[in-house]
Amino acid sequence: MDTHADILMRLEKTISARRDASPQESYVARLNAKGLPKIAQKVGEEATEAVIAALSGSNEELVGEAADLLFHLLVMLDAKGVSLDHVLGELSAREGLSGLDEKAARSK
Ligand SMILES: N=c1c2ncn([C@@H]3O[C@H](COP(=O)(O)OP(=O)(O)OP(=O)(O)O)[C@@H](O)[C@H]3O)c2ncn1[C@@H]1O[C@H](COP(=O)(O)O)[C@@H](O)[C@H]1O
Repeated sequence: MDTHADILMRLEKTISARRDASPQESYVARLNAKGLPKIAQKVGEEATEAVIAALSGSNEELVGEAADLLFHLLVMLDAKGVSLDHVLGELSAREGLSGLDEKAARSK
């Protein structure tokens, strides 16, 4: 059965399929046409808006901003050729590591 978690994988496929669509018809294509710096800028803006919502907005606003952030993050990963599976694999590899272990692993 489809769960909400599956939407990220589906959205990744949609974003990849829309990358080279007509910029008139597709927001994903329009962002890609503007280039990686614009995509990265949008991720930064959406992250800031999510932080502002967390600190001074309602949880409903935070949900909207978090969705914008995840969507734009997926557009940036796609533009760099990094798969969501690769990122999820990194998170999976960290399972069971405590924060302290993670810090020690990174300083090696
Ligand atoms: N999830 C989203 C999604 N979330 C947000 N947005 C768009 O992101 C934009 C963000 O709005 P902003 O005001 O921040 O940005 P803007 O003013 O349009 O752009 P700038 O002036 O900042 O350049 C809006 O145009 C939203 O419509 C999205 N656009 C598309 N998707 C998904 O991507 C799929 C493909 O979309 P298209 O590429 O448009 O076909 C869709 O079916 C959706 O599933």
